[in-house]
Amino acid sequence: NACKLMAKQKVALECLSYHATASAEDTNKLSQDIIPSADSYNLYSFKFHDFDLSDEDTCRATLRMFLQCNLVEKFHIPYDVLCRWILSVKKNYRPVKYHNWRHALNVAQTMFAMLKTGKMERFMSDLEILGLLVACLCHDLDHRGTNNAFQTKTESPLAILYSTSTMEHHHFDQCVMILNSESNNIFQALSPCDYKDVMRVVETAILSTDLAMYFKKKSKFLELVDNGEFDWQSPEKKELLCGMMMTACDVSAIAKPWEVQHKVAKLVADEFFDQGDLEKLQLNQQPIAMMDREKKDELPQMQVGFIDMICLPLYKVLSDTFPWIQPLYSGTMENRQRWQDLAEKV
Ligand SMILES: CCCOc1ccc(S(=O)(=O)N2CCN(C)CC2)cc1-c1nc(CC)cc(=O)[nH]1
Ligand SMILES: [Zn+2]
Repeated sequence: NACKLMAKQKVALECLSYHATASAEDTNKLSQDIIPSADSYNLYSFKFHDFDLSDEDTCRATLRMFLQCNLVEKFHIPYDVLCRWILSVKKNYRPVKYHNWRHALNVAQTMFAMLKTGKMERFMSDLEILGLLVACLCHDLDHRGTNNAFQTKTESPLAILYSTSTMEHHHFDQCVMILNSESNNIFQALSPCDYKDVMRVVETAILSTDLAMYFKKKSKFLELVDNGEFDWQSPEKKELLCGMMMTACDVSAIAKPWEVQHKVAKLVADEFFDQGDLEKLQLNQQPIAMMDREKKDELPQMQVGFIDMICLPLYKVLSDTFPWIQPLYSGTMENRQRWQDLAEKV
């Protein structure tokens, strides 16, 4: 009957989450580790990259960010639960070329740098800081290297579950699955009210990483800035600001030193081209230029378009209000020149 079916599904889900979470061995190892300083990982810098970090280093760097924000003390997060949760999050990223664990770490580090070096933490409550870091680390969980349009075109189960912001809803689902797994709930000590509030921050932050939603958000945000709004404390203004910060972190590879941006852009392109190949072979469809490896010569020009259409307007409006994140704007301008030079060469 329905009851038994529900019970079976619940058991199946628990079994699934058991296999998707960190092992006791890995958890114990990480919880015994010495955690190097934030400076030794260059965590305060907008020029941070993960190329020289081992997988163990990425977990220690993540722990260091939580410790630096005093989140373990403030929210009584048991240290072994935090270690297990970080390892479970890392385990639930697939080894795709770009939307993998390393991307999530880089996005979280940019959020950390915006809060600390960018001095934005003064506008955020401790709960929002906790929610934003967690959202960054979880925002692309279980990404398959294909975008929302591809889910719809292939009528994937995810697109049947969620017709809009398909992948972003799935990323949030995965985040909830991990938190609901045995001894992985870093929010376990929060009051019911704080739990509800932090989950709301995490959900809106993850859903706001759908670039299709960005354009809507940007015009609303510009309106507020033009009206000289500076009290970011009203709930809907705060949600809007958190959404803009999430996009700023999500695309922040565009602002990194040229050597880093160039390497990361290749990872992005390779993942896009893999989807284009799937669309040609599996769907017998012509992919959009961005995903067509036959049009890789157009890549520099596309990057200039990406910078002009999405990145610069975003970093401009944010750095007008929060001047200490200006390095994201100037880093992007420098890369614009590099991509422009390459576009003119072809
Ligand atoms: C590097 C390979 C080419 O990469 C791009 C090509 C075109 C555009 S686009 O702004 O014109 N636009 C975006 C919205 N789509 C729906 C339509 C196309 C963006 C990128 C790009 N995206 C990211 C975010 C994943 C990172 C990055 O570095 N570059
Ligand atoms: Zn992302």
